[in-house]
Amino acid sequence: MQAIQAQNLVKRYGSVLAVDDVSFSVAPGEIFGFLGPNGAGKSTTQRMLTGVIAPDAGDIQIFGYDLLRCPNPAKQLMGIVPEMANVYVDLSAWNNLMFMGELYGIGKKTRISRAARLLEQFNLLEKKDLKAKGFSKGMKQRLLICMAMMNDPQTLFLDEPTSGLDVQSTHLIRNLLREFNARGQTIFLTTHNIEEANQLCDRVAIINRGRVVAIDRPQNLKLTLQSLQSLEVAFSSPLQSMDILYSVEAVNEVKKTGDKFRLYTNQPARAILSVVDLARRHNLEILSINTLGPSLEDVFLRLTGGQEKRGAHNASC
Ligand SMILES: Nc1ncnc2c1ncn2[C@@H]1O[C@H](COP(=O)(O)OP(=O)(O)OP(=O)(O)O)[C@@H](O)[C@H]1O
Repeated sequence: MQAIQAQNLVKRYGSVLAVDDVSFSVAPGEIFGFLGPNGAGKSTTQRMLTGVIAPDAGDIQIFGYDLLRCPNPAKQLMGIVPEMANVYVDLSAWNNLMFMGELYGIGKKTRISRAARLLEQFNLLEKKDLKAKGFSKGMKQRLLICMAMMNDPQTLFLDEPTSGLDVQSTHLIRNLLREFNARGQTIFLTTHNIEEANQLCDRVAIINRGRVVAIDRPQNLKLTLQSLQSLEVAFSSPLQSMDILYSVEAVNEVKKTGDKFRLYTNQPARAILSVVDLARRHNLEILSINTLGPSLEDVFLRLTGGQEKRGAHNASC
């Protein structure tokens, strides 16, 4: 049985086809990422999966329960952190959690012990009696996740969980999601942050303009793009012109990345020899040279049609 099974989901807003025939499944215990650019349909999909809005067509099963026809048992298995949610700012962190616990019908003893454990894990225990009004964005987001965890859900849905947060909160949230997952919890998260998907997810669906364009493990997605292997080269002094790099053999694209250059090639060994030769001819000292596989960002840009936007240069070799 799958934790989440989405079949042929469709959602329109007037003339906008926000989600266009989306199907995928998430196995129990997986961290599944839904990755896409702004407006791709990520939040709309999450809102359908969590029963907030109904799809125009399609089916959703959560651990075998039909969400559309029989929502309650499916919803009881979920913890939800929506994109635009807020905590109750006039309540303390503790009372936010007590309130959620009561909504879920959790007994007092369990409510208290669970709230104390969650606040400690999310580094909020010391602030438990302060009103959430004074909390930073990162603290509010951590409290929101605690609230979503109060019913000890089998599947946690998070919409852009670390978007716009400080480094510490981001780090803490990602680590705790890994910990929850290690204890068997399934996690569905939408993100436009490629590095987040790469670091956290067992599998990723890439969504673009309402359609899923790829689903696989991040590593497999990278392997599909062997033509995006590259060399990263740093020279000890700045180049007078990047143009000389276009003469490197077997290179089909050159990009400047900070103080380094990235030369895309499907023949890295040949390109390395050619770079060394070029450095000798132009009296340049190579500080470092590394071969890199395609990044998830490369795959994402290729699949979502974003590659042209990078200002890529075609070498004439
Ligand atoms: N309530 C709504 N009414 C009308 N159009 C909507 C509504 N919600 C979303 N849309 C449109 O549906 C499309 C998908 O939006 P959605 O919010 O699902 O994308 P997203 O991938 O989550 O983007 P973001 O990361 O910017 O939140 C967009 O074109 C958006 O403008």
